[in-house]
Amino acid sequence: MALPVRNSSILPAVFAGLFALCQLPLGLLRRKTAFRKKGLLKSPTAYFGILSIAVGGEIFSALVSPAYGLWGLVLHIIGSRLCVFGITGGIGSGKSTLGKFMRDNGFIVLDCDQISREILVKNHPAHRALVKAFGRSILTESGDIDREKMAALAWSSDPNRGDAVRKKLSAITHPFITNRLMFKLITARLLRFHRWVAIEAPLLFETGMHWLCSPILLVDVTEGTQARRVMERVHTPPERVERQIRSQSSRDEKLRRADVVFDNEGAVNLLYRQCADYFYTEHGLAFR
Ligand SMILES: CC(C)(COP(=O)(O)OP(=O)(O)OC[C@H]1O[C@@H](n2cnc3c(N)ncnc32)[C@H](O)[C@@H]1O)[C@@H](O)C(=O)NCCC(=O)NCCS
Ligand SMILES: Nc1ncnc2c1ncn2[C@@H]1O[C@H](COP(=O)(O)OP(=O)(O)OP(=O)(O)O)[C@@H](O)[C@H]1O
Repeated sequence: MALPVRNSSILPAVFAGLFALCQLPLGLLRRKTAFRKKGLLKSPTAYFGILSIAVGGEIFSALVSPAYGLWGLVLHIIGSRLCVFGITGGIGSGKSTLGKFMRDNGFIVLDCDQISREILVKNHPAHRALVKAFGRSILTESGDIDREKMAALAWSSDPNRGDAVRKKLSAITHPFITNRLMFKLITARLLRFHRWVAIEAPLLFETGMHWLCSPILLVDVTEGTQARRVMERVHTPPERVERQIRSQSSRDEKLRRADVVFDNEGAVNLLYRQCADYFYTEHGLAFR
């Protein structure tokens, strides 16, 4: 009886295909290492390590088949273009204020809070999923999500209940937010070829969106300032603001993970100045 013979010529083609596919995350990582100021990915060793793997893989793929080589190159460029600036900070820290300033200076800023509003419109699958999970009592008379009611549930005075609601809320909304964000990111970076694009997200680290961002800009204020500005903006009970702050990653953790920190304890103009100085010195971009 003849034994099955392994077709050895298929193996290089399989590896070349896999290397070509790996060029997408490698492109993203290479760009991340170029701007990181902190963490494992910040060192020149990391940059040249990733570059060597990418170039080695690319040469191998191209030698096996020029089509794989070309495909790998295209995926590498796509991956590197998906890496953009990240803006984060706790609730009320001043992200939207910074985002608006950057927008006024030519940036496309993809605001995750705004996206979270877009996916909760009537008849959107996220709207239907929330009604299924929490019942019709979270709706206004016209059938829209009552954001105030939803916020009261998510930051309820019973901490266990609040945690459970936020967990469910995040599990439902975050996949829709990520999909819509990716659509907008692809449009901005791959179809419109816009150079200056940023993702603005309060939960950048919690949702894993930080993988798409480099450098990560943190708008930093003390918890006291956060609470005061949120209460000044909309009338919110202090205990709820306190719970909202606690439900997000801590200030220390954000400071540890961000690449660039803008202190927003002072006047808005000082925040703008730090931002303009940073972009001028690090990226040669002059703000108005
Ligand atoms: C609970 C909702 C309906 C309250 O709406 P509301 O208009 O009152 O607040 P808004 O959406 O403007 O959010 C205000 C701030 O609350 C904080 N926040 C929002 N959702 C969360 C959450 N799941 N966990 C912790 N903080 C949150 C953020 O700092 C945000 O900037 C709304 O926040 C929501 O749908 N949240 C779930 C989606 C989400 O996680 N959004 C964050 C995008 S990454
Ligand atoms: N430097 C500052 N001085 C005084 N007020 C400020 C300053 N920066 C922002 N604010 C005010 O603080 C409030 C919160 O700012 P902003 O909406 O930009 O924060 P945010 O991080 O986007 O908040 P959220 O997470 O809730 O969306 C707003 O009313 C804003 O006008």
